[in-house]
Amino acid sequence: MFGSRQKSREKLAAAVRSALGSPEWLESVTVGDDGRAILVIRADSGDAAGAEARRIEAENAASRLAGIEKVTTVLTAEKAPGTGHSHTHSRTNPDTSGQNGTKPDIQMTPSPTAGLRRVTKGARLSDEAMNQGAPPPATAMRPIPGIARILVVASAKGGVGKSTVAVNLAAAMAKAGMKVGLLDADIYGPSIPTMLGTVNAEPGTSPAKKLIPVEAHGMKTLSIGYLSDPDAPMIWRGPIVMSAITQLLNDAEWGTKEDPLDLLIIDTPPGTGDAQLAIAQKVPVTAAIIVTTPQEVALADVRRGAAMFAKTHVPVIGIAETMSWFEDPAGNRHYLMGEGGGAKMAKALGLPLLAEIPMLQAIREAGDAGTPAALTKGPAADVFLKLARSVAIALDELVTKPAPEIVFEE
Ligand SMILES: Nc1ncnc2c1ncn2[C@@H]1O[C@H](COP(=O)(O)OP(=O)(O)OP(=O)(O)O)[C@@H](O)[C@H]1O
Repeated sequence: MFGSRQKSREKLAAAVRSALGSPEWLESVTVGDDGRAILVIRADSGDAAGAEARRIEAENAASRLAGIEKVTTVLTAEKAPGTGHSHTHSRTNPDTSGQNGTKPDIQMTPSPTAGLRRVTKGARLSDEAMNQGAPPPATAMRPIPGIARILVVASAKGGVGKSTVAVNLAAAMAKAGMKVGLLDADIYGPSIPTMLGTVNAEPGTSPAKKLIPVEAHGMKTLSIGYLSDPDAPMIWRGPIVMSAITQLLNDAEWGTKEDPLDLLIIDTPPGTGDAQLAIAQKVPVTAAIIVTTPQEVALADVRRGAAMFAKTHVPVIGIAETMSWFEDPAGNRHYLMGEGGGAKMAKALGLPLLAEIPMLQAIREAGDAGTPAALTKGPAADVFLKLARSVAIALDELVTKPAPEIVFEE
C-alpha cells in the first residue's frame, strides 16, 4: 500500500520534471500523497526578473498536471561571485496556497550561516553584535491560528536523545491534560513515528485540503517524513526545510482559533546549521530548550545552540541533560558521560537546568515499542513529568517576566 503510493508520487514527480523539459536549473521535485509538489529551482541571484520567470514557468507547468494540487517553489541562488555565500528565496504558489489565505511574497534571506559567529569559551557577545543582521524577535511574528505556543526542542549534536525528550515531554504534558501537538521536523531521521508507534499512519486531508495530524497517545502529531520520499535522496537546505515545515505548521488542522493547541512541540534537526537557523528565524517560536549529554565535547555545542537562539531572539528556557548516569542494580550511579556537565553549562549560560534524565533501559525500550516511557509508571515517567512541570512553569513565566539573558562567559 505504502509502496504503491510512493510509486505514484515518484511518477508524478517525474511527470513534473518532464513537463518542464528537465532543465538543469530544476534541482529537485518532490510530490506528497495529497498532490503537493515542492520544486527546488536554481536561479541567478543577480537576475530577479529571470528567477521570477523561471518560478512562474515552473509553477504553471506543474500545476496544470493532473494529480498536482498545490505547488511550492524554493529558489536557491547560485553563488554570487566573490561573496562566498549564496542567497535563497522561497515562495508558495499564490494561486493555490498561502499561509492562512494570504499571499506570501518572495523572501530574500542572507545565507543563514554567513552571519554566524563561533562563540568561544569566555567570549561575550555584545547586544550590538548579537543583533547584527538578526531578524525581528520571533515573538513579534504573526502567531499561527490554532496554536497557542510553540516550543522547539533542539540539540547541537545528533544522537544525544533529543527526540526522546521531545516525545516524552509532549506525552507527559498530554497526560497532564494539556492539548499538545508534536511536529517531527528532524530531517536527518524522523524518528518520532517509531517512538509513537505511528510508522504506518498517514495524515488525512480535510475537506479544506488541510493535513489532519495523526492522533497518538493523546497528542496530535505530524512528521516531515510524510512530505518526503524516504528513498529519494534530497538536499535538505534551509529553505526546503522551511517550505516543508511551513506546510506542516500552517496547512494542518492542529487546532482552531476557538480551541487551539496549548502547545506545539517541534523536534528540530540536530545541529546549528542553516536548517535550524531557518526554523528559529521564520517560525513564531515561543521558546526553546536545548538537550545535551553531560560530556565536555557536547557542552561546547550547547554554547553554539544557545548563541543561535540568542541571535534569533528565541528565549531558551533551559537545558535538559540526558544520559546523565546509569544506576546499577545495587543503586550505585555511574557517570559514564561525565558528571555535572549540564549543571555547569546551565550555570555558565545563566539558564535553568530543567532535568537530569538518567540512562534507563525503560526509556529506550518504550521508545522502540512506540509507547513513550512518560506514559508508563516508574522512574522514567517521573523524570519526564518533572520536566514537563518545569517547562510549563517556565513557559508561563515568559508571559510575566523577560526571558533569561544569555551571557557567554565562564
Ligand atoms: N535517557 C535515555 N536512556 C536510555 N536510552 C536513551 C535515553 N535517551 C535516548 N535514548 C536512546 O538513545 C537513542 C537515540 O535517542 P534519540 O533518537 O532520542 O536521539 P536524537 O538526539 O533525537 O537523535 P537524532 O540526532 O538521530 O535525531 C534511542 O535509541 C533512544 O531510545
